[in-house]
Amino acid sequence: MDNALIIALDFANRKEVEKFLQPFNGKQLFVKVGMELFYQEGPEIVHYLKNNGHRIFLDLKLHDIPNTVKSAMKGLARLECDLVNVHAAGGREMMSAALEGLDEGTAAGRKRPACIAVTQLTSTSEEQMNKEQLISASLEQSVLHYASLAIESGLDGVVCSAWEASSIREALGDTFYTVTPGIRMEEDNSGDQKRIATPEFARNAGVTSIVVGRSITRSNDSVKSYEKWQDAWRRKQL
Ligand SMILES: O=C(O)c1cc(=O)[nH]c(=O)n1[C@@H]1O[C@H](COP(=O)(O)O)[C@@H](O)[C@H]1O
Repeated sequence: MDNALIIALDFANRKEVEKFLQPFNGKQLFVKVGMELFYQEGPEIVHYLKNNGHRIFLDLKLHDIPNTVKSAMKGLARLECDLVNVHAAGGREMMSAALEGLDEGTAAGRKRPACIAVTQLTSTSEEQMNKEQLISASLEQSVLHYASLAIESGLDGVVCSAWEASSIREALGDTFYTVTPGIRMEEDNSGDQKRIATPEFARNAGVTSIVVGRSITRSNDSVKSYEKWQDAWRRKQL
């Protein structure tokens, strides 16, 4: 988990995933399977990626009543992914229920997947949050509040932007994961992301892992691009 560069496999189907992975020649990666891919391919895509030795963040962002989330997590635990997530906005009871489900679904002798909570999406700006969610706190306060709820519920970490990661570490310690999407090189297009940061900024902020999607998956030479990103992210760890 620590210091991983997680590639977001935001593809429409398995064929596109295979095409993307083929030039990596069997290299073992940490990949993220999100809604787009999972809703088309289902659990089979997870089995396929696991059989090829990849570590998996199953990003389905569960957000429902506690009982439903618990039962869903019980089933997801059987897929034996490394990392899963929920929305912190679902509340403390829902987050605890998620963990109960994961514990129940994890086979004896196996480690349960780590579970993290999405705080404020990296596509949300403070202004949007104030106006649309009617949260009058600052964005950083809202993220910190959700992170505190997540740690109190027993979760392993949060999804946040790199901008909030150092305050979270300061308040909640360095063993609590901060997984940060919205990572871009200076020259990259921000697209729909609002709270973006460079890999260097993320590293200096003490982020646990970064999630990178389009900058790698949409590049003409994905392997070269992945290596460039690994260099930028890893160099900062020396
Ligand atoms: O949970 C996530 O992974 C997530 C949370 C968040 O706040 N923002 C966010 O962008 N993500 C995911 O991270 C990936 C970012 O992709 P790119 O913007 O293409 O690098 C996407 O797969 C998003 O679904």
